Amino acid sequence: MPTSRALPSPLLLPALEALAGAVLLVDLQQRVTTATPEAEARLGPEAVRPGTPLAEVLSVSEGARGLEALLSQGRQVEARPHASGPSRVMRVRAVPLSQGAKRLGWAVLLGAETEAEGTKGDAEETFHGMWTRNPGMKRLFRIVEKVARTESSVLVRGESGTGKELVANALHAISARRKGPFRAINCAALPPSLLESELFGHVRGAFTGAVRDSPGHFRLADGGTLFLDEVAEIPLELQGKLLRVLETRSIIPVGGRSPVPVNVRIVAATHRPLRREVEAGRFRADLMYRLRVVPLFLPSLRERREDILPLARRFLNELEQSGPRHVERFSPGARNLLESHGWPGNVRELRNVMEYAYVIGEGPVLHEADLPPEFSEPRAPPEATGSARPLVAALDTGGDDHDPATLRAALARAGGNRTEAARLLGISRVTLWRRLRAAGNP
Ligand SMILES: Nc1ncnc2c1ncn2[C@@H]1O[C@H](COP(=O)(O)OP(=O)(O)OP(=O)(O)O)[C@@H](O)[C@H]1O
Repeated sequence: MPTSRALPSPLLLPALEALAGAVLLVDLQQRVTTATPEAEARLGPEAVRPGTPLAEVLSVSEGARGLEALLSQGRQVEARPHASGPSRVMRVRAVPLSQGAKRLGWAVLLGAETEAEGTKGDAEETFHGMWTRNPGMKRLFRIVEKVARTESSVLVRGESGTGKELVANALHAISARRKGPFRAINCAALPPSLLESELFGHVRGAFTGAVRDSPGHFRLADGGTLFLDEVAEIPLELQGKLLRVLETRSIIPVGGRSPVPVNVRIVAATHRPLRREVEAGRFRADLMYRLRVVPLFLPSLRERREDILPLARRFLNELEQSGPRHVERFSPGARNLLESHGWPGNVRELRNVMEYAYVIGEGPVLHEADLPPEFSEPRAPPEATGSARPLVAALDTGGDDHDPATLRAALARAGGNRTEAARLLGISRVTLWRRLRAAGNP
């Protein structure tokens, strides 16, 4: 005799799908218990595994209040599936499920996905190793393409870690000089006495330790491109020599007498506004005009927040190539922290943070607890100033911050290890060195 307590029929899920499409069944703890095949296909099998909190599957606008509106008030809300990134959005509504008077949970019905407002047309683009969705960055790529075909000198301005060296590389790779050498020198990383011979070379016996001739970067870059990073840090005296080299297209090695012709295209970069350096008497105006025929400005990561999560995902993908862990998605808390962070070290900092989180965390979800300690530190109130501000917040104002207390705090926390201090601050070792020097600690 047939019984009303028959085992669940294998037809139930297909029937649910036929009637309502993509559906998640959610229990009273707001955790997924079942998903129709269409919901699974759209959200990913990992995302709809039984027991996963609904808040980790869908990012509902207004967070907890949005979930409350969806489940308790029965309102239709807008949600972004974590699996498909922030650019997709869908209308979602929930039907309460009860047996008699007893509430069992909800059927969450997923509407069709559309492009989220503000992302239309913001297609992603990869340009010589630089990934972006930001319209300003894409405009910059188009300018780079045009300028690369000329011999004009280019000055790239941007905070540490925004990709200035990648831009210089792209300029070289597209230019007619691409078969020639590309050389990069960081003018902030060398003491002035060494910088001159690194740039222009020296002859044997020019100074103690000059046991043989050295060609210098200009000659090594002959026929190609020379990237002068942190050009604002070149001492005034050397600026005059550099200007002469650019004007005469020849160098005189340290200790040498006769000029040596060189054919080099210069791409310079700085994190400082050069004009301000000129006004302060620290940089020669004539050299600025010579270097800055085409100025390019790279926006900081916090000025292109739409790039944060996709770039983070890309860095995770790279780590997964050689690592044991597969990260399916970010928890809502981790997403919020990443999106609202100030990123003083820009894309380099993001790459380092992802590596840290990948190594520290476990399992398919990247949680907020996996992020480095500075992410769990309290944020400074807006009126806080000086040494009272926490490490990262103190640097959120941008690349020109030389607050010595912040630098000392980072060094103290890192036990004097400069590499670790730079990581804490989200800047490169060279940038830390430069800031320490500017703060009077060589
Ligand atoms: N748009 C981007 N897409 C992917 N990776 C990027 C992007 N921008 C920067 N990076 C990565 O970030 C790191 C820093 O880039 P890069 O060295 O070009 O920055 P920078 O501005 O020259 O830094 P610094 O001034 O400190 O020398 C590199 O690992 C680079 O590959």
